[in-house]
Amino acid sequence: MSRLTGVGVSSGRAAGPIVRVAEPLPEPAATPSPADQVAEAARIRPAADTVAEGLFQRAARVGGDAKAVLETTAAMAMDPALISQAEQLVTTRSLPAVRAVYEAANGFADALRAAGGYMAERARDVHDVRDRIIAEIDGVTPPGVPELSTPSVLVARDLAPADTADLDPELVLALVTEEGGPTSHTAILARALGIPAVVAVRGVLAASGAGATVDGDAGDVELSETEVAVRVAERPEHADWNGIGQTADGVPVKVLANVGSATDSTTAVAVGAQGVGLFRTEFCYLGADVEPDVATQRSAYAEVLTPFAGKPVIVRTLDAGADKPLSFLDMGAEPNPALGVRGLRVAFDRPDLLDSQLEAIAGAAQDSGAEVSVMAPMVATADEAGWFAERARANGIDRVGVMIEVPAAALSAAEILQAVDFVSIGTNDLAQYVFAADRMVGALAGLNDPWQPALLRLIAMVGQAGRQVDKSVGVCGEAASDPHLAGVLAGLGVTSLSMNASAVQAVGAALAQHPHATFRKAAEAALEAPSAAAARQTTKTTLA
Ligand SMILES: C=C(OP(=O)(O)O)C(=O)O
Ligand SMILES: [Mg+2]
Repeated sequence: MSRLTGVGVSSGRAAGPIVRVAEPLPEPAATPSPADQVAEAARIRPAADTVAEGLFQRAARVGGDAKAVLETTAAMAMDPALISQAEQLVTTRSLPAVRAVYEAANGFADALRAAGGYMAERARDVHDVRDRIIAEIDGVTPPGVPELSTPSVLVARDLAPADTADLDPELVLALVTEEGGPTSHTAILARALGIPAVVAVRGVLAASGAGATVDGDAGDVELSETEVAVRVAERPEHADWNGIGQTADGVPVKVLANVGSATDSTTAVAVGAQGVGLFRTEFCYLGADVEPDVATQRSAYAEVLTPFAGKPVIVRTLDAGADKPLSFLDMGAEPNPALGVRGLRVAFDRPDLLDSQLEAIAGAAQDSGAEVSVMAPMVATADEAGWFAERARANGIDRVGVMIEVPAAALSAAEILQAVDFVSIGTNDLAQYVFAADRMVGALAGLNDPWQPALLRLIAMVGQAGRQVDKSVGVCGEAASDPHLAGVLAGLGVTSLSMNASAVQAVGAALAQHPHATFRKAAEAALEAPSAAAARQTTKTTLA
């Protein structure tokens, strides 16, 4: 028996035999050059079509978010830009088809990674599509979750959205991954499906074991050399959510979605999100060699806003700079990109960039009929918040807020709320800066755990500042997507929660289960907990 520890990201305790998810394929060689380049290039499109077809077939068997995730991955496999770039690599550089797909997909993934934050996490999806197409060309088993016939604990390096989307909670007892963090797709979907999960378990791939006992609250994984009897986690019965974000005694807590594209918006509307708490506008600038003009931005934003006509949408202005470089904006190299000129700081040097974006957002608000507010990322002081609010209002946007994702901003929430109409806490970055722990480094996932009491204490300060002036305090980091933590956040004074669409129903239902006073009690206990695991555990007991 051996015991490993990681970060518990989805609650519950389960046990059973281990099934290991196949590792990614090895890097394909750049040789030998094909004898017939045209014939070699012609192998790519049918393979991509077959992969897409398989994903569409899986999508047809499921509903809701799983369907959307599988359809999005299928669309990525058929992306004409990806395919034609791979075909060109065969004809211009005489690469074997598998190598060409590998290089073309990596180029796309690198662009996403350079965009940083949320976009960087999507690079994983491109690698998934890449490996599926390569496996199809080579006629080998694609990496990913094998077909399960008996209840099992899945052990993987990490899981792609297409792997997790149609996991059957009856057959998957628990998930354990060597990599990934609390904001990874695995974590979000595991919570939505009610499957216990522990991520960032270093050494689990190398460790031997036939069975495992997984504790998704404590983050413990016990490996056993012999078979382990199947134990299914108790799943809380989620009443169907009625679409109104409120506690059992009617205290409103809006349940909103995070979106980055028109597809995200359509999915979010389908699951009943009451609006958008975070629209990441970075996508509009990705890979652009020149700044997109106001008309281009306006129509791109309007597409994302239109599904939410008549509903509240918070549009976040460009969160770029430093580790998210824009090719038309040379900010120079920085020794500490995460602490550099990023988010709103870019606009201090280039206010014209912000003004154009605000003008486009105001136009898109008119075109779409959505009730649009704007907010700025990476704000550190009340002066900065005031500067942004003035510019937004001058551009015709009346409701203005800022993100609280820098510890200084949390400590100055009362002053910041004098300057703006609302704040929204970005727990992904706030955790990174509070713990001085890069959010992209798997080894530090334990510090970036949103249940860390030190992070909760900062959120409580912001909640209290909001209550004092009766202004709204949202959370739009991934913390909001955890149904148990959602109740704690409400108890800390948070008035809206914004999350990945896959979590909307579970969070809405969880809020409706208890009166606000119970969430306050849970929040008080979590604030005093000595560790993230203890905060999770005490909340589970209070909200049982
Ligand atoms: C919501 C957040 O913004 P992003 O993940 O885009 O940095 C956050 O930091 O919590
Ligand atoms: Mg952020």
